[in-house]
Amino acid sequence: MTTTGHTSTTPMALRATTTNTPLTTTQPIIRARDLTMSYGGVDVLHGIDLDIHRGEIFALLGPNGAGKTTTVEILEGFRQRSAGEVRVLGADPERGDDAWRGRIGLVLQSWRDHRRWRVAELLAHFATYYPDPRDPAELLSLVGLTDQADRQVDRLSGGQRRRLDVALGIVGRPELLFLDEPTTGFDPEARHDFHVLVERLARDEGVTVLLTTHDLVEAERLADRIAMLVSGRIRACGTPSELARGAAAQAEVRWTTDDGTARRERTEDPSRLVWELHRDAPGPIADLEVRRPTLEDTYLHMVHREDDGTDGGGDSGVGEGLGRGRDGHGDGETRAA
Ligand SMILES: Nc1ncnc2c1ncn2[C@@H]1O[C@H](COP(=O)(O)OP(=O)(O)OP(=O)(O)O)[C@@H](O)[C@H]1O
Repeated sequence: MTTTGHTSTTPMALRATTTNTPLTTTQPIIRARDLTMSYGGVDVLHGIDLDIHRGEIFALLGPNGAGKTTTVEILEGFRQRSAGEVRVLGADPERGDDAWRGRIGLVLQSWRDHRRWRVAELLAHFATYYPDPRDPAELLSLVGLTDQADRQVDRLSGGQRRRLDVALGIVGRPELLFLDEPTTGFDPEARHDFHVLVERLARDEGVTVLLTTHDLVEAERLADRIAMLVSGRIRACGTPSELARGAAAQAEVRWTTDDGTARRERTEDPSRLVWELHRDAPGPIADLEVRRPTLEDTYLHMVHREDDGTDGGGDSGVGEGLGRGRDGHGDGETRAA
């Protein structure tokens, strides 16, 4: 995802006492209808519908140039949409005030203009912008940076910086957290710790998380629901298993015949094929393996259909009316376009 102009801004004073209209528990935290965006007359978002509910971890997945950054920047209030209706935490992001902004956490690219600050100082400084911040020392422990508390930001490793980005994003106890490719540069252990942290925020604190990522494994591991955005359209949306099941991709059965020939067959009914193989075979079947369609199959299918100029959304079998937020609120109708 591209680094955007707002990545190095210092947060505005967030002590404003005005608030936007409180949400009812059934209202989506994020709602978009027919969201469209064009840059200089070129359409890049073609009517996106989204409903994301409280406590849900929602991943926006898509190839380069699909429109993820554009969508997220509109939802964050950093970019003006061309048309459509958008509500985030009950407000139009284009008119979100400081109190509204204080309810949102952003984990963007690194905070490049704070290189000389020490980690703990920077966190403590950011904490002063919020009415009910987390304790900086606890937060450092939460993101695994206690040992780096006195280190200058520009002496941190890439992964440690990213952890600091996460800490800065959640210091104000946000209700809604935007994570922009958050684990880029993380080693596997740091990535695991980060996933645990995000799950904890969603499960224990009801934080709603919108994650953008290219990483299918991360999306599958973390997200309650995933929307696949391809060329400015949501091509499929659902839980990871719904998306994998809904792929036009079929299961693949592999085995080795008696004469040593490796065989593979794609089928929508692998159990029937396996049953037939057993029925017709004189003995055990060598190297029998059934590979179910994966999220990656669905993803590649959507992207390739788009490249082929066909309608990648047509047979996904997922999208409309699928999935609910973790707390079961709302109609869960994040829609495929
Ligand atoms: N400021 C801009 N002016 C003109 N075109 C833009 C601008 N920002 C993005 N675009 C175009 O809009 C489309 C969507 O871009 P966007 O950055 O939202 O995609 P993305 O899914 O975030 O991609 P990536 O994963 O590569 O970051 C692309 O074709 C991009 O070239």
